[in-house]
Amino acid sequence: MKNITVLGAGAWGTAFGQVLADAGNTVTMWAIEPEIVTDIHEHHRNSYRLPSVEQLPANMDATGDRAQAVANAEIIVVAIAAQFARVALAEFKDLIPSTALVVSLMKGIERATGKRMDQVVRESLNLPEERFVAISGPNLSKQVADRQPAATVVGCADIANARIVAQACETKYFKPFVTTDVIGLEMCGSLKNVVALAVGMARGAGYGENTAAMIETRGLAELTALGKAAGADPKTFAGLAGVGDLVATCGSPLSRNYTFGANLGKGLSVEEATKASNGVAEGVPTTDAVVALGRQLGVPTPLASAMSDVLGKGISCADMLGELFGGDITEE
Ligand SMILES: NC(=O)C1=CN([C@@H]2O[C@H](COP(=O)(O)OP(=O)(O)OC[C@H]3O[C@@H](n4cnc5c(N)ncnc54)[C@H](OP(=O)(O)O)[C@@H]3O)[C@@H](O)[C@H]2O)C=CC1
Ligand SMILES: O=C(CO)COP(=O)(O)O
Repeated sequence: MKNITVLGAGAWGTAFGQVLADAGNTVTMWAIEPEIVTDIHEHHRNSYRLPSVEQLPANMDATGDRAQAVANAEIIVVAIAAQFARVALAEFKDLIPSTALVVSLMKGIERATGKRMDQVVRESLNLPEERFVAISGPNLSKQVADRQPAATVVGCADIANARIVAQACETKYFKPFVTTDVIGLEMCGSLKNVVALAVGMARGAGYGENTAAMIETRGLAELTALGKAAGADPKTFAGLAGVGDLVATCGSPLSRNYTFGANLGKGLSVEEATKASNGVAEGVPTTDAVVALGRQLGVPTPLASAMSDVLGKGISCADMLGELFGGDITEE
């Protein structure tokens, strides 16, 4: 049993904190919002970000003090909106214990730099490769918080450290697998959000299963090609973090990315969909980063490019799908 600190008490940070507490660890949540800290510390609730849970476990507490949050942590989990990870982690750089493993739950690419979260976290904390761990899989936070059976993938360049983190988050309802393919996990988690935006948009516009399946399958091909070019193991894309997370995210109104897309499909503007969003839709800032990464790696990204035109130029769902079709007949 370990001392584990979670930075960021959003929906997934809190739900994963509960998993860690259920696994028997002592869990400290750190949040930037004082009212969230008070809610967890005094009422064992996070009514702001995870209202469906009435009572968080007793071995889960919260603090707003950065030094106190991480002083005794053996594992530090980062669950902050991806675009803010670098600025938030800078404050922890000189505070984290030199032996602690640092785990990222984030699924996004930094728009300003085109960097994956493994790169952002390691740069921000000056962290060696073997102490960075990524977790990614089909893990809609509300369902995990309801303790419905789910599985995930824990990745680290040092498989022994992946196993340590996997052991720390294994419960009767939460099953972790391990891998060394950190890049694959990062690419799957980030890119499936862009696909979920497109599927949500098509569903919101009233299209059915054939259209959704087309976008998901072509999206999987796109994220596999880009991931391979970035150095990922192609097998990862067929696993829980790839196909698994695409199925969960593209099929559920619980997904913020799917819902954001659905609202666009129903005719809301990007601003209106942003206002209506219940938490961060990482696919929105990640879309342009994927297009840029595709250019840099020489990999075509028709789906991300079409979604970029939706978000930046306001093209319609029909035009977005038209861009996906392209003009030429090609091999699948
Ligand atoms: N929800 C889910 O089902 C899943 C989410 N993920 C990923 O996990 C990550 C977090 O998601 P989730 O918890 O659901 O998102 P939420 O939108 O619920 O929460 C985002 C978190 O980021 C914090 N944050 C934002 N800006 C800053 C900042 N400048 N400094 C410190 N903290 C900041 C927020 O703090 P505050 O509350 O104070 O604003 C909040 O804790 C995302 O990358 C997401 O893709 C992965 C798997 C499942
Ligand atoms: O990553 C997720 C499920 O695995 C959650 O997706 P959203 O961020 O779209 O809610």
